Amino acid sequence: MAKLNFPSDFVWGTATASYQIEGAYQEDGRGLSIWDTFSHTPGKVVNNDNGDVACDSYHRYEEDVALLKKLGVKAYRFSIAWPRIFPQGTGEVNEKGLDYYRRVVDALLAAGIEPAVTLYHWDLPQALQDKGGWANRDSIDAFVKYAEVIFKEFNGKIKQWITFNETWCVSFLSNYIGAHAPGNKDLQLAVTVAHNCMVAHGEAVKKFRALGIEGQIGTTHNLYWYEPLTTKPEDVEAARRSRAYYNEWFMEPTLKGTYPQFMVDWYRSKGAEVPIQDGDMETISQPIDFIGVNFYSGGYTRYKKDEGLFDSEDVQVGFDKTFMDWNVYPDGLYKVLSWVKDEYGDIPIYITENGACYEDELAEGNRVHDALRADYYKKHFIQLHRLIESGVQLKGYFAWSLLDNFEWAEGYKKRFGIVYTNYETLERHPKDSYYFIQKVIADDGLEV
Ligand SMILES: OC[C@@H]1[C@@H](O)[C@H](O)[C@@H](O)c2[nH]c(CCc3ccccc3)c[n+]21
Repeated sequence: MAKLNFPSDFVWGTATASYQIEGAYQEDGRGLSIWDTFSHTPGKVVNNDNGDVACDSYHRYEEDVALLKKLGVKAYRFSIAWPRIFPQGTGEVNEKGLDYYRRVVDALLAAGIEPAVTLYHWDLPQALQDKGGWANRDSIDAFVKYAEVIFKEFNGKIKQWITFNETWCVSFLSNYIGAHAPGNKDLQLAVTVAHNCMVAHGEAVKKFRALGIEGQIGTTHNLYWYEPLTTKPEDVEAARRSRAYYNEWFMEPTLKGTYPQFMVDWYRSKGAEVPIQDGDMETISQPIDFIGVNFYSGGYTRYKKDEGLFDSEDVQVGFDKTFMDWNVYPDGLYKVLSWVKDEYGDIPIYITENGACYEDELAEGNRVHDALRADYYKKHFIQLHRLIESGVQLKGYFAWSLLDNFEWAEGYKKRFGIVYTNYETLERHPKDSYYFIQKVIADDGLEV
C-alpha cells in the first residue's frame, strides 16, 4: 500500500444548489423560478417530482452544516436563489430572502467552513423568463443588479464566488435539447442564451472588481473528455466537435475572448449565428481568479453522417456505468484538466463538482453501503493526486453532492449524495462514501 498525500492547503468541499435542496418554494416572499414552472408542468420531470420541499434545507440547514463540520471539509459550495432575493427578478430586494443566506453563511463561518457561492445555478426568476429570459439582453443587467446586492451584503464573509454554474446546461441542455427548464428546442436560441450568459458573467466580474469585493471570482463549466474511436480523420473531427460542444465553446470565450472558429462555422452551417455586440468578447473574457470545472464523464466518438448535431455518435467501449448511464472514466478527469492547462495555461482550477449516482438502499442502523460510489471517489481522487503531481494548478475539489437531492428532470430517484436523504422523514444519514471522504480529509490523502 502507498499513501498519496495531498497539499495541506488543498480545499476539500462538497456542493449543492438552491433549487435542489432548499424546498420552502413559497416561503418568506420567494418568487417563482423557471424550475417551479417546469417541474409543475406534467411530464417534464420523472414521477412529476418537484422542488417544493426537496431536502427542506431552508429549515434544516443547521443539520447540513453539522454534517459538513463532521465531514471535516474546508469549504461548502452552495447557490443562492435569485427568486428569494428579487422575487420578480428585479425591483425591490426581499430582505427575508437575504436573511436565509445570512443564517447559512453565519452558521458556516461559525463552523469554520468557507462558503463558496454560486450566484446562478439555474433557478431564473420566472418573471424574467416571461420577458424572454436569457435570450433577452436585459437579463444581463438584472443579473448584475442581483449580483451587486449579494456582493455588497456578503463582502468579507464569502470569499469564493462563482458567477454561473454550467452555461452549457443553461443554454444547450435547456434551450436546444430541451430536457431542462425552460424546455425549448431551438439551436439559435441556445447559441444566443450561451452568449448572453457569458456576457452576464463578464459584467458581474467587472462589477465585482469595481466594488473592490474581497476574495476570488470565477465561473464553472461542465467539461467532458471525448476522444475519437479511431485515428480516421472523420472520427477525429467528429470527436473534436463533440468535445468543443461542451468545452471550447465556453472555455475559449471565457479565457481567451474568442469563439472556436470551426464551431462558429459548424453552427452557421446549421443556421445559428452568435449575436456578438461591440465589446462583448472583452467583457466575457474579463480576467478571473480561477476556473471551476464540473467533471463527471467522457467517452469515445466516431463519425456518423447526419447523426445528431455534429454528424457523430458516442461508442460503447466497455466502461462501467453509473445509474445515470454515464461512463466511469477517471482517466478522463486527468486528460481534461491536462488539456485545460495545455490550452489555457496555469489558471487555478477548482473541481466544483464530481460524483456519482448509484441506487442506494437504507440498511440496518440507517447505514448505506454505497461501495460503488466510494470506489468512484477513490478512483477520481487518485487522478487528483496525479494532476497535482503533474503541475496542474488544482486547488480544490467539491464532491457532488453533500445530500441526495432533486436531480432536475430525473427527480428524486437519482441519488448523488454522500449523505442519504429520507424524503419521508427528511432525515439525513451519512453513507459509507461520506466516511471514506471523511478519512481522506482527516489523513490529507489516501492509501492505494
Ligand atoms: O447531475 C448531477 C449534477 C447536478 O445535480 C448539478 O446540479 C449540476 O451542476 C450537474 N452538472 C452535471 C454535468 C452536466 C449535466 C447536468 C445535468 C444533466 C446532464 C448533464 C451533473 N450535475
